[in-house]
Amino acid sequence: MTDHTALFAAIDTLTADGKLRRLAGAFTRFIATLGDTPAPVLVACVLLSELEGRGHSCLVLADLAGDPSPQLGWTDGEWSRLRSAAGPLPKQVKGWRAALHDCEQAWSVGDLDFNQPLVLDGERLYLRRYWRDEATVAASVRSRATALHDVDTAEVRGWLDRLFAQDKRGKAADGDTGPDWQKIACAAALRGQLAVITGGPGTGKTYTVARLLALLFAMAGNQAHELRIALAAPTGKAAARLKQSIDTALDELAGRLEDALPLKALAGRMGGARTLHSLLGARPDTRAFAYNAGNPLDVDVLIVDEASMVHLEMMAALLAALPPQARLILLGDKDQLASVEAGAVLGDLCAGAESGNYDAASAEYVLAAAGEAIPAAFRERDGGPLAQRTVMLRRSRRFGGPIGALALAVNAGDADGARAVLRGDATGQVHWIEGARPNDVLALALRGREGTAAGYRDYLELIRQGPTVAHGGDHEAWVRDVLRSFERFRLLCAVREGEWGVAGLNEAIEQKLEGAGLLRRRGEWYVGRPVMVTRNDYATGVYNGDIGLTLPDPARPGSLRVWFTDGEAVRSVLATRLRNVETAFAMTVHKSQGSEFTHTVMVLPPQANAVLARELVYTGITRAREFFTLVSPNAAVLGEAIAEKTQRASGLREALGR
Ligand SMILES: Nc1ncnc2c1ncn2[C@@H]1O[C@H](COP(=O)(O)OP(=O)(O)OP(=O)(O)O)[C@@H](O)[C@H]1O
Repeated sequence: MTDHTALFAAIDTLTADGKLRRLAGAFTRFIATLGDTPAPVLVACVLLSELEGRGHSCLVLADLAGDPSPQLGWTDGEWSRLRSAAGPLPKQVKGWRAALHDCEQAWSVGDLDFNQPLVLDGERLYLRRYWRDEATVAASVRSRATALHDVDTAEVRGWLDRLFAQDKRGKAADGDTGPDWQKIACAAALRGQLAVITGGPGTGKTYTVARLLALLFAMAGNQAHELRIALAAPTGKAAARLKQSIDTALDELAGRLEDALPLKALAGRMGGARTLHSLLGARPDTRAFAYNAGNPLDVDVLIVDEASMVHLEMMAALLAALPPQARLILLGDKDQLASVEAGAVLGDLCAGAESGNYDAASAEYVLAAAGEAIPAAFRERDGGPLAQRTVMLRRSRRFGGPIGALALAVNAGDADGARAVLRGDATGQVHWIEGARPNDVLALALRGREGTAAGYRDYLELIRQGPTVAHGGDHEAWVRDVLRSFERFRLLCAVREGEWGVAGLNEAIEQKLEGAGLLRRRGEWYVGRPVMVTRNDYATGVYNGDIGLTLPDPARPGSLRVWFTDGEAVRSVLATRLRNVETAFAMTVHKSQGSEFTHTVMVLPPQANAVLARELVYTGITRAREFFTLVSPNAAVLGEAIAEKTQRASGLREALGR
């Protein structure tokens, strides 16, 4: 057996320095126990496991042959330490491929498969699980993207003209001369087994999908009442928002289409929106779901919102459980942060969405079915089947002002533009505290800023007042008011640790609010404590990312319950029954996905770091409905973050193009 003592010592030092997660070393040691393993393979293993923990699905051999330190956020010295402990490493991709190919612990795709833990697919190295998930997603997306329905274009055209009748007037009025991408999205979705509808906030993704539902009902004729439609999203909050927006849009349509389509009755049969975990039948203590390829979901149409948050493993499980004849409609913003877990599925699916890449047949179909001509600029390249099923909505109805301009500049990597908006907004919708001190954040948390919703003071005042005559003795009405008030203001952090991170700020804010007499802490639980659930808990029915507020239990004086919004309703759990929660005055941008707040404050740390990238800044900004405040102790960090675009290693784009 080769002696790897020096290599493991280097791995341990890097782990102790926080450069590698513990699992990376443990996994590499496990591989070494399986047989005589050359040092280059162990180096590949440790980096593969580390990168997987950072959201990458695989290790690209070219990165290994070049310099992997930027991707890892390591200094040259750290990479040199590992390299010199390993002995000579291949200098070229060919050499790495050969080393991995010859190793018994790696299966080279195409060779005889012995279920080895590592998979070498072309010039990418995978942990087997991720390779399998990626292959499942690629195969399912490819087959769904190529399966086309026969469509009576004249009939579709008639319906789409009715469904979008009001918009023509609005469009002409605001001088938008481009095609109606919403209408195009409906037509494209109707034709295929898969539709991917992407767009920034307020571009009308739910507005469009409500019309698509009406169109599906209309085209199903007298079988419309048999259509089984399921709505889902990665978090409970996002699911509740999806249901609410679709209901509102369908209500409005039902009024207009009364004579032609019994939309109210049809929509009424749809049921609520669910989390993906609950839709698939997640079970405690196992990764397996009740619904899978052997026991498929009982649906004809599945609509999934906030698809950017769906990680690779979940997408693979979802696609496996979806019957082949069912339609899948994915909605999401491709520019938002990808899932915390490995994969960037929506980003990969939407790789060509910006430029459209529609073929002649699609253009012809869209013209006939939607009456919309796709401009030549979006037809320059034939992007293959998936491109024909993907539509990007390009016009935001909600984000016209400075918040929209800021989001656009950040997304385009234009740091100067972003700074100009932040510094030059006279309306007060966006504001930048440059060179901030911790006290600035605390003042915002207490009072908000002038002209905006008032920090956390408002909801705490409502709690102090208790139910009033306005609530007519209805305790739940008061709880709803308090929860709504809490949703008006939120502090988002880019990092967890330190004075400018979630942990430090939560503690400081609690103290500040207590000092102002707005709350009284007595141990862990106190009236007014906002909490975020950090782990799914099937026993109490609360899920990772759910946010609740601690209030007195009206039935049991002296005890506390945590109240959560559940669609239009509220529900509560005894505080002491909640095991995995953390205080949520400040939360990470990651955890804020799928939520919006009237006034969003985003706090950047004093130094740039690996997680601080363009997608994070964009996601933070787009959580703001009316007001956005950026707080940064070091103004330069904004530009550094905007310059950094996250690239997650994955083979999905290539596999989808095959
Ligand atoms: N074509 C349209 N004509 C008129 N109003 C529209 C149109 N499209 C969208 N809207 C309105 O714009 C607002 C935003 O639309 P919607 O909520 O569907 O966007 P979204 O892309 O789902 O946003 P997000 O998911 O970020 O909340 C809604 O009030 C909706 O009614």
